Amino acid sequence: MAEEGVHVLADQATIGTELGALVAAKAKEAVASRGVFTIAVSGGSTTKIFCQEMLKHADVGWEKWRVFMADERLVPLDHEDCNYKGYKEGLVGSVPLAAEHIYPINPSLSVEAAAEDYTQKLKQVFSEDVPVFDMVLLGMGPDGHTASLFPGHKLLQERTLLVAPISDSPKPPPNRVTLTLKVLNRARCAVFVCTGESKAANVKVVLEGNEQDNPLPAALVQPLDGELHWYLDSAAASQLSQQ
Ligand SMILES: O=C1O[C@H](COP(=O)(O)O)[C@@H](O)[C@H](O)[C@H]1O
Repeated sequence: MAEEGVHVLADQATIGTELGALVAAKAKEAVASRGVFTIAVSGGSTTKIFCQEMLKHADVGWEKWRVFMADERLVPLDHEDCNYKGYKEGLVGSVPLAAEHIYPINPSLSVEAAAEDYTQKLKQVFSEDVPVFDMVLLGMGPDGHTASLFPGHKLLQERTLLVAPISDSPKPPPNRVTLTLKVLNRARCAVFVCTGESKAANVKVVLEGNEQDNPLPAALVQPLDGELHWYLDSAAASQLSQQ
């Protein structure tokens, strides 16, 4: 299994292979020691890389997986922008992961009520006051956002909520729910997957900027007692001083 840190790989296919090996190892370890593997997953480019790769892994205890969305857009569950849809269609029926073990938000609620409802869904699965995910799988937008935590947004200061509503997302759609940093930073393992030249400038800011003053949401994901991995392709890593 890869040591924590920054992994610069040639391309998306190689990232898929390495990511799949890490996820498989963490899932087997979690199922063996705690009987369940809990993962929060992201939308955007991460979905396809993850789903395509995980189809190759049969023996990862799929029946014991519990899959939550790290963030979700408040759109119908069959909408192209729905993160849940990507995982349901990408995995269910192809691996032995039950549809009811992927947890969608309820898009028929207001964004505030959907966040509260999703908090209750977390509480049905986790016994801790603050859920400890075995893994949070994250992407980073070109602006440095991760999940639905955006640069300069007040949610970066949220200290109480586990799941927060956002109704002014600068990236459409505006209404979303997101796990907060309080949850992301309790994970046993946080994994970023970042590809493409458009991310290169902020990859450098996050990974080589001043830790104390770093304003970007992705830089604020620093698990208190867990591993942090960054998987980058050569384009996303192209502005790093050391590759
Ligand atoms: O809006 C979102 O964007 C981020 C980054 O997406 P990417 O396509 O640039 O990888 C994603 O991680 C997040 O889950 C999603 O809701």
